Amino acid sequence: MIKVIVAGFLGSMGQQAIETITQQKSMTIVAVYSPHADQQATAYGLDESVQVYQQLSEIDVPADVWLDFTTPAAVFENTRFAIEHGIQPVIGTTGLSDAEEDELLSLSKAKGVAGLIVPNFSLSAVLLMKFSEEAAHYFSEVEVIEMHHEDKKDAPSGTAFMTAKRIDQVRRAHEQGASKETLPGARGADYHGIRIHAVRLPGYVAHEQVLFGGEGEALTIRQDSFSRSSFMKGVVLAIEKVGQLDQLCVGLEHVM
Ligand SMILES: NC(=O)C1=CN([C@@H]2O[C@H](COP(=O)(O)OP(=O)(O)OC[C@H]3O[C@@H](n4cnc5c(N)ncnc54)[C@H](OP(=O)(O)O)[C@@H]3O)[C@@H](O)[C@H]2O)C=CC1
Ligand SMILES: O=C(O)C1=N[C@H](C(=O)O)C[C@H](O)C1
Repeated sequence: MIKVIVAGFLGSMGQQAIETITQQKSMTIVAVYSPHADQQATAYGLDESVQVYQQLSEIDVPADVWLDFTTPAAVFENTRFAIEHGIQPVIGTTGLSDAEEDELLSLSKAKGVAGLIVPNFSLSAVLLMKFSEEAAHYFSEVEVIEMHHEDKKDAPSGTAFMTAKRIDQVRRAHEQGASKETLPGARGADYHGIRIHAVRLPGYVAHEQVLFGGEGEALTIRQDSFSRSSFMKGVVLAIEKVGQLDQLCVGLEHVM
């Protein structure tokens, strides 16, 4: 039985993850963590055996996996805590910088604790990134547009950032659309020349389009998460398979 701690359990993803994990035979929730959790487990609909923590430093329950759906401000400290305590992190929270990811990778190697950082648990997003990387071998001119709900705390999305990184690793370096911006920011964020545009609107959940342009043609790759349930199969897979990894990896494809 895989023992799981859920950090950020009162949030939208945390709640969905609790419901999903509770239905699995292979895993059990041993503790939950949120700075604003001030009640007993049963008040949150959890089994009375589940430990509820309000402070990171107080968490001392033995566990195998740390599932994190918190905030960009908290994710680095949480992941470091998990690794230092020998708990394998499965990180859904976005907003880690490259430097922070590198530091966590070094720490995971030093401690011999593997884990998984997953910018997007949905199958459609994993495939969008794979197909975009493939297309970038042939199309070097590309822009990324991501669309999310208005409560999202980071921009661009972790998925859009990872998409751009994967495209950048294979595409021919290209100077692209060097326009004078009459309104600053009009051309979006710039990742090694790849423009990323972040849309925040009510009604949206999580969506991404990758637009490739060529001589007289275009290729658009798009994925849509219409519901947070789209992430749950990936969450279960990551918790079940993270134990088979030998280091901290980025991307669900490492366990697919
Ligand atoms: N990888 C993926 O596939 C997906 C990733 N995400 C990412 O997951 C993260 C959470 O998303 P979502 O659930 O929508 O966000 P929410 O804002 O709904 O939930 C975040 C929760 O984390 C809590 N929290 C804040 N600080 C801490 C802390 N230090 N330790 C533990 N918990 C904390 C918040 O509490 P309070 O509100 O009381 O401050 C809140 O309950 C985001 O980064 C989002 O981008 C989302 C969807 C899919
Ligand atoms: O905040 C969200 O909602 C999501 N965050 C992740 C991201 O930043 O890519 C995954 C998905 O897009 C939903």
